Amino acid sequence: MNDQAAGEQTTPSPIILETRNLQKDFKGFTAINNVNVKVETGSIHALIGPNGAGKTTFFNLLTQFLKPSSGQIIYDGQDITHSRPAGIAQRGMIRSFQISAVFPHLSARENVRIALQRTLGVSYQFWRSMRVLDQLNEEAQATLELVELGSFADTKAVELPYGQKRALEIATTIALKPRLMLLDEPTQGMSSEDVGTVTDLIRRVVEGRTIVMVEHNLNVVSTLADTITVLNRGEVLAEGDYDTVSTNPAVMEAYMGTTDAA
Ligand SMILES: Nc1ncnc2c1ncn2[C@@H]1O[C@H](COP(=O)(O)OP(=O)(O)OP(=O)(O)O)[C@@H](O)[C@H]1O
Repeated sequence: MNDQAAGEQTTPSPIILETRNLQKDFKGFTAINNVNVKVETGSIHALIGPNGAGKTTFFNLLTQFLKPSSGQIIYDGQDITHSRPAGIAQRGMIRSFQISAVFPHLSARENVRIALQRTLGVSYQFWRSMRVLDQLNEEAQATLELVELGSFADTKAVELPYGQKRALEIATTIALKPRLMLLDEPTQGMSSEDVGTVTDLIRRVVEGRTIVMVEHNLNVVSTLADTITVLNRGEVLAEGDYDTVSTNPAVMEAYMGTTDAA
């Protein structure tokens, strides 16, 4: 298959990411067992499951943080199982930064600008042109507005409230021009008000992108996800939209130890 750089495609494949018989063993313990998942282009696809189900392990396999014991990961029609993480990021598959990766003492605008610069990969000399810097500032401002941080552009990241730090994290991810965004528990540790804000902004930024997210909050999953894969003991227990999986007796059993309707 041809090497198609991000953005050069005219007809995107209906499946942007696929795992084939993916497996991860830790010293004889199988944390991910023969998992086959297909992520549709343009969808929000959530991974859920009870504690220890294998969500983090699966996510770390997708983002090349862990090497699979066997199986394949196909992104945009290409086998990326053994690709370098940097190469995959260049092709538009981007894991959201952890909060700690945002530069705390730089402003929201500067943080987004640094991410924008990374996608351009040109020399420092180039940045000394004021016109280019102005353009970057404009794009940084537009990105901040997309996540409702427009009025916080000059605020240092460290001074932003928790929910807005996560919004900044999403802004810096968007600045890297992802086709596929991987979000690891985007609402973790948030107040219910912040959960609502971040849920809204994820919905807003999905346009033109695909999102794969691990999320514990079932309310978030029910309002955002087009497709949900339920993992349990390293295997796919169920898959489908929220109504389908939430009424699946095996899912109820795994979550609540009961098959009574919730
Ligand atoms: N590095 C490792 N070495 C050995 N076992 C591991 C390792 N990482 C994960 N596991 C085991 O794999 C299983 C799946 O763990 P994982 O963290 O992926 O689950 P999870 O669904 O993300 O759980 P949680 O919701 O509690 O974060 C667990 O039984 C865990 O103990």
